[in-house]
Amino acid sequence: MDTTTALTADVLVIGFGKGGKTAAHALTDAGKRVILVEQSDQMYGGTCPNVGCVPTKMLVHYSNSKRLEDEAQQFFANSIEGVRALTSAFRAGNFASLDGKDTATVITGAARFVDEHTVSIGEGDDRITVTAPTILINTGSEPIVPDIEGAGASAFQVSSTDLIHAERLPRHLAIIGGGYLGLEFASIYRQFGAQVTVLEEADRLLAKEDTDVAEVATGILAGDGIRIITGATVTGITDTASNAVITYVKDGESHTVEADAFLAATGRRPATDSLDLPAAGVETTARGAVIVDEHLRTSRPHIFALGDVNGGPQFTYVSLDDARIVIDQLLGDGTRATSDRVAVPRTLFITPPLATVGLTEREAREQGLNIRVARENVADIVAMPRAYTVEETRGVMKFILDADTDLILGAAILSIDAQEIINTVALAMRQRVTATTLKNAIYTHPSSTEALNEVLGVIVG
Ligand SMILES: Cc1cc2nc3c(=O)[nH]c(=O)nc-3n(C[C@H](O)[C@H](O)[C@H](O)COP(=O)(O)OP(=O)(O)OC[C@H]3O[C@@H](n4cnc5c(N)ncnc54)[C@H](O)[C@@H]3O)c2cc1C
Ligand SMILES: NC(=O)c1ccc[n+]([C@@H]2O[C@H](COP(=O)([O-])OP(=O)(O)OC[C@H]3O[C@@H](n4cnc5c(N)ncnc54)[C@H](O)[C@@H]3O)[C@@H](O)[C@H]2O)c1
Repeated sequence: MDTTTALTADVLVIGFGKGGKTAAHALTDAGKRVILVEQSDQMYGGTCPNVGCVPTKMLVHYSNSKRLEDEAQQFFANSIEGVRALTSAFRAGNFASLDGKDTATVITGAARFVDEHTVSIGEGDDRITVTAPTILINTGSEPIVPDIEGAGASAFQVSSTDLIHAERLPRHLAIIGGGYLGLEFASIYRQFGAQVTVLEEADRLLAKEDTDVAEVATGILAGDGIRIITGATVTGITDTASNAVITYVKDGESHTVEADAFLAATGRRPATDSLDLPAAGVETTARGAVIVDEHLRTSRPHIFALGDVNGGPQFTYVSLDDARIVIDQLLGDGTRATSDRVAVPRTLFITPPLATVGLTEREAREQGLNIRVARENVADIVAMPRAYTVEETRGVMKFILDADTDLILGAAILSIDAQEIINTVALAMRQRVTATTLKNAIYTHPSSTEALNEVLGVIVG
């Protein structure tokens, strides 16, 4: 006897990420019956509030509050407790706010496609199928596991999620990969008091940024005691009783680093393996990203893909903007598109943070643009006493300006509050506000934004 429970909905959402939940709320509010399927009861709300942005930024905050007299292990354990309390509150809130709606249901279990309108969740007597005319895929991304001999068998390998929930501060954390995730954990764990080594295969950190900006950021990280080894190819990992021995080659010579925890932070790839997309006829790239058009429709036009899973930039606010596009397709006039995006900023939450938007100086020169460069070290910005009032004067601000139009082409802000300042700069870029207007605007005092009053006039090239 078939005991499968067969459910139907107007819209099925697979994955409780930022894009999926935002669309689910809007669609239920518009009277649609929505079923959202999330594989884990520890992931209601998705990566960001559970194991991504929110807990890591809380760890940045805690680690920066550590005083010399605080005992490292106890301080770390208390911080992890604080993170757990916040993430579990956010998780519960995410579940209740959606599942509590009359026309929304959250099902916990991994979904896989049966055909282009139906997914299956669970096995045997617990099996549920959900059939819907419209389906949103929002399954996020998962870490790329580098093919390093011995890594998988090592007892000392940790994931970013392990580091967010760790019981014990490692003595020495080695991080393979110095990108967003690697550098944020390096900065956090160093501030908590662990020894930290970063092994990056590129010749320098932050290779996409201008050399002068990357050098200041690297100097700050190194000055905080993080050992940075660039141009390193990790060739193998073996365990002793108490450590992983990581072998790497640099400049043709073999070296080792010993650490009681190591994290592979070498990128994340779209999470599509478990979905059986061929059963629905949904096409993917070689990297497993769901192929979408600028309205986020897949090769099956009634199926959309939002967030990390579609291979776009891996940021929560991009997933949110994906939701706006899909909502516009399903409830609006259908004009909004990914091609509308201009000046999307990014922030790397090291201490102080590095926020960037638009072109670098190198990119602008490669494009043959007629540019002016404004640049000043944070410690020298007289108009920004806030840096001194909070005792964080490290960093640099750099702006790439169009010499013909006075528009801002790009910015790199390595400074206290950079994650806030960059949003004003990005808005100015989108709205075509000139550098002179931004320079002469009135800002509150003492704030970090008022640095714009000065730096935009410090033309260096
Ligand atoms: C440590 C870390 C720190 C980060 N920090 C930042 C930051 O500061 N700022 C920022 O903007 N971005 C940050 N990011 C990136 C950001 O978290 C992601 O870009 C964003 O969360 C992606 O959201 P999403 O909507 O694509 O899906 P996700 O939020 O990843 O949600 C996908 C959900 O789908 C579920 N799922 C997967 N497969 C199935 C299936 N078959 N059936 C049912 N459910 C399934 C997963 O369990 C998950 O809950 C960080 C990421 C990490 C890992
Ligand atoms: N603040 C934020 O917004 C934030 C924070 C964390 C993560 N994220 C998102 O998560 C994504 C994944 O982060 P990530 O840091 O894992 O990826 P990433 O692509 O940012 O960086 C990966 C780094 O690993 C290096 N690398 C790759 N293979 C290597 C190897 N075998 N040995 C040594 N180095 C190697 C690369 O050169 C690169 O510098 C990011 O792209 C970002 O979009 C965002």
